[in-house]
Amino acid sequence: MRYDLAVIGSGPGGQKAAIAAAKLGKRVAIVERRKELVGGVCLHTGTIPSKTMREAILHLTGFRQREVYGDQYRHRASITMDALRQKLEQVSRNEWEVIQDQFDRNGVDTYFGEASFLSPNKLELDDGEATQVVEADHVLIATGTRPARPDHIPFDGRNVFDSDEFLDLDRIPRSMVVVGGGVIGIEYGLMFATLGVRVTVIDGRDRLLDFCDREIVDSLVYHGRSLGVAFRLGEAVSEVRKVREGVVAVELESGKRILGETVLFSVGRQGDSDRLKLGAAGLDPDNRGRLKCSEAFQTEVPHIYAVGDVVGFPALASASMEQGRQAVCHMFGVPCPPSGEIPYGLFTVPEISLIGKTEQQLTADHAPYEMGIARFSEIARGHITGDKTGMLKLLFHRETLQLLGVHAIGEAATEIVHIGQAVMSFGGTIEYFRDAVFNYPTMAECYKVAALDGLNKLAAYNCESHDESGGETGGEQQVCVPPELGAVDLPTAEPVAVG
Ligand SMILES: Cc1cc2nc3c(=O)[nH]c(=O)nc-3n(C[C@H](O)[C@H](O)[C@H](O)COP(=O)(O)OP(=O)(O)OC[C@H]3O[C@@H](n4cnc5c(N)ncnc54)[C@H](O)[C@@H]3O)c2cc1C
Ligand SMILES: NC(=O)c1ccc[n+]([C@@H]2O[C@H](COP(=O)([O-])OP(=O)(O)OC[C@H]3O[C@@H](n4cnc5c(N)ncnc54)[C@H](O)[C@@H]3O)[C@@H](O)[C@H]2O)c1
Repeated sequence: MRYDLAVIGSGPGGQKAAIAAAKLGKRVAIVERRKELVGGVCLHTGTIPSKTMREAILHLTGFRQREVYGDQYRHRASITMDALRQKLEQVSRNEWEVIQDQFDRNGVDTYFGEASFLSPNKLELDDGEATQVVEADHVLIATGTRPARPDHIPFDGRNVFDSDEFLDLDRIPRSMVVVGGGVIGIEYGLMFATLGVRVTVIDGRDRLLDFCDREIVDSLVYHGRSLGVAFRLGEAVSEVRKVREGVVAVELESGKRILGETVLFSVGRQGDSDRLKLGAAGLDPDNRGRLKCSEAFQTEVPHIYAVGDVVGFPALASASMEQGRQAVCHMFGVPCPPSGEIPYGLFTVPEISLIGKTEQQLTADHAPYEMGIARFSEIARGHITGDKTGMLKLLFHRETLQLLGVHAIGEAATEIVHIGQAVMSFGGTIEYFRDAVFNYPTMAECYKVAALDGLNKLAAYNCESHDESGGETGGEQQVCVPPELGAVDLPTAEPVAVG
């Protein structure tokens, strides 16, 4: 029962940490509350079920091909929660088996029970019937979060739900009020609007998703409205109460009352750390249950590390996995370079994704930037997949042409962002996209179209600047080329392609 590393929590952060340590030849134990919870919030109530449900909704409603095939898809009224959950159970079961198998193959010992600290190196595991003690030289806390549930909200799992309970809805409601327009609220709100549910989103802030590019969020809100979603922003909720069976009233401080059959209350999450008896380990979480740690995920107690949602931002499954691996490298003295910029993928309808700077940030920094845009309406693959409204926007430095930000909305946005991520992480410029040949017809073509658009804007800008500074240009056929691009033959027809 003595290990090199004991991991608490089997979500993405804990899993990857345990496997990484086992690969280094360490003796590793991982603790989860109950066997069926292996995989964590990510597998049972968070990422995987919500994304599987989204896929089921898009498939059953024919959302992607709605303009081409119209009513050939199932009428929305005939779709049931059971139909949506069918795939979810298959996917969860499969993932659960894969994780279990990985632990077994790598010799990671799994324990079940509630873990708490007896001392900085000693954990007590309580499965409700018996307790046992595990000792370890290093401990990694990856206990994640649970939904914030204010006392005055009458959660009942029938009409008023937190985001963990929401998947257990017994039927698709006719109307739904989402309190909290963060990532969870917007993802579920738009999913259910796609099913024809009348959705109202309430948020205390004036703008939604303020870490995203404003133009992309505006476009998302436009899509939401076209699905019938009402947005009530800058509104504080004073009370949520059941009027009668199947009708809930959300009272706003402004005096408005919004009625719905179902309320999803998703105003953030708090660290799942209160049962760990952290005091016995010499640790003290903040008032939202989160642990402070260094860039290497080391807490104030050097042999105890913390990763994943319990350390707060960015609270993503993707980042949690990498944090787990990085923590283990640091713990056992293995060099590990930092992972660089993190992409965000929001599985809204339509999906959005981003990496790097937004226009707002670049403007605040007074950075000289230009943008190039590709609209899916001009991309063959967009028409084939049925998305003519999405777009990809590239932000780049005016002088160095270095790629600074990638923002996408629409089909495959969460996939294509990684092309930009690779170029950005190698310090590349948008000339790469101008010169590269991509498979055709694919969404990757957006990069080339956006890069050419951006470079053309730059050429036009430089032209006008030359004009202002003494009329160096002027003939009808004259085309300005930024010096970085060198001399190239340009077609005279629009759009002007550079290179
Ligand atoms: C609805 C929803 C959708 C999401 N969608 C996405 C997405 O699309 N993409 C994305 O990247 N992220 C998404 N996330 C976030 C993602 O799920 C989390 O970032 C991720 O699960 C965090 O992983 P973790 O390692 O911190 O552990 P978690 O997945 O939070 O798991 C922690 C585990 O620790 C266990 N545990 C806690 N305390 C103890 C204890 N004392 N003893 C034993 N075990 C304990 C818990 O039972 C749990 O199983 C979503 C989250 C939610 C809620
Ligand atoms: N695709 C993804 O990557 C994905 C998907 C879902 C969740 N997640 C993760 O889960 C985390 C939690 O998501 P979340 O949506 O619960 O939290 P959040 O912190 O992202 O959003 C909470 C929202 O609720 C609003 N709010 C807070 N109190 C309010 C009140 N009383 N009335 C009205 N509005 C109020 C806030 O202004 C905020 O917009 C996210 O930070 C994210 O990292 C990621």
